[in-house]
Amino acid sequence: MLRWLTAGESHGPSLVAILEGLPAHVEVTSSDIQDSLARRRLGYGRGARMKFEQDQVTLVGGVRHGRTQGGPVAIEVGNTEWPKWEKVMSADPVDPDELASMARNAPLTRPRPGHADLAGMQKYDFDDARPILERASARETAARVALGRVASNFLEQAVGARIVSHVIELGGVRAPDGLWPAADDVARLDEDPVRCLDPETSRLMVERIDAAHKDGDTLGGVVEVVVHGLPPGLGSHVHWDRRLDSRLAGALMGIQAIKGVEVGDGFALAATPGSLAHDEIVPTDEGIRRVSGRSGGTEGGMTTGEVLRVRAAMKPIATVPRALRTVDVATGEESVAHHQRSDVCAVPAAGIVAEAMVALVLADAVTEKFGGDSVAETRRNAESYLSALRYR
Ligand SMILES: Cc1cc2nc3c(=O)[nH]c(=O)nc-3n(C[C@H](O)[C@H](O)[C@H](O)COP(=O)(O)O)c2cc1C
Ligand SMILES: C=C(O[C@@H]1CC(C(=O)O)=C[C@@H](OP(=O)(O)O)[C@H]1O)C(=O)O
Repeated sequence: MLRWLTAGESHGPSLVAILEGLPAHVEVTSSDIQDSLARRRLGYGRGARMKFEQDQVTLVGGVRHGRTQGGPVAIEVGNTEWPKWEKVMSADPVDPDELASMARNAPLTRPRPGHADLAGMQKYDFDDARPILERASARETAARVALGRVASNFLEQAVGARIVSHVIELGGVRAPDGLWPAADDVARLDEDPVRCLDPETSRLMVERIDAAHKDGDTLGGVVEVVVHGLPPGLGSHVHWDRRLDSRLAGALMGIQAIKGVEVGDGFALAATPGSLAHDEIVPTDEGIRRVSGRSGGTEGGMTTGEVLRVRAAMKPIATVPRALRTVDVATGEESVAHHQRSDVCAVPAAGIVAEAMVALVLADAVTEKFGGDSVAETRRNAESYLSALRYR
């Protein structure tokens, strides 16, 4: 069983993340993790913060000479902007007069619709949104992406599975149906400003972001995560919380601003007759195969051995420059939501976060199915299972 946790605030000194339950000998380095974090910063439409702030990775525990040791992997993602926030975000008490003189520390009393601000202030009894937004911020996804890189190295090394994501819809502009990236398309997708496979759609998406930026507005969209090379039989039909679909959906819905998840063709299948909605099974020279991939590579809560495909829909960024109406909770009067700066659109980055969440869920499912205290043992167990499969 894999367990993972993250801690840290958006403007704190660092984020920390722990992953427990991976076997020994997963090859991973700080520069692998740094590369994944750099991918999360890509994407047209992100705000100024992505340019001036940097992630500083330190592998604090669980890895020696580029290999996991079997113990918990601990990662710190340092924030180069910390010196500016040292007082405002200090863990220890700070002289109240000094704090009062700092504009950066002024209480945020005009909660943003669509963000965690108001419900969080009510629930945790704060008269300032700062303590809520610091943890609600998607800055935390850097920690998840760091863990996801360790998980995806494990998946590739243990069972040969490879993960890629792409943007299929942004601000209402949709890529043509049926375009799925191959595992080797990662570099090409990372070079595209919105991580879209189709160049013409990408151009229209960029135009849409420019228009929203000009209008003081923000955008959402849909990302798809595609996994190649999974064995059949990860997850299980026997109980709701063992179904892989349920685990993937929970993990994806746990990303900030994700409001919907589809497995395979998802909602479109609801409008399709059964004769056209399922993936027929045929004998081929390469064994038993599906003729199509509508199910997204799961049936009965288990992988089928075909390409896995899951989608996540992201709502538009909540910090809308053309500020939305709210109440100033300090006065009870009508007001407009606070806004300093924000991303216009973070859908391409959400795709990288979604890859990480899918990697963590699949790494958990692989350790559950094949066990192993070393990667070699997991791999042997997986090969033995595959070679003994009753129907192939
Ligand atoms: C990669 C990423 C970047 C984000 N950037 C911003 C941002 O700049 N401004 C903002 O208000 N929300 C941003 N969000 C969304 C908020 O974190 C999210 O709207 C907030 O947590 C409330 O969403 P929820 O209702 O799903 O929790 C971002 C989300 C992600 C995944
Ligand atoms: C810092 C990151 O994303 C942040 C996520 C975020 C939010 O509200 O979720 C709001 C923005 O921060 P700020 O309000 O300070 O400008 C983003 O920049 C990051 O992804 O590393």
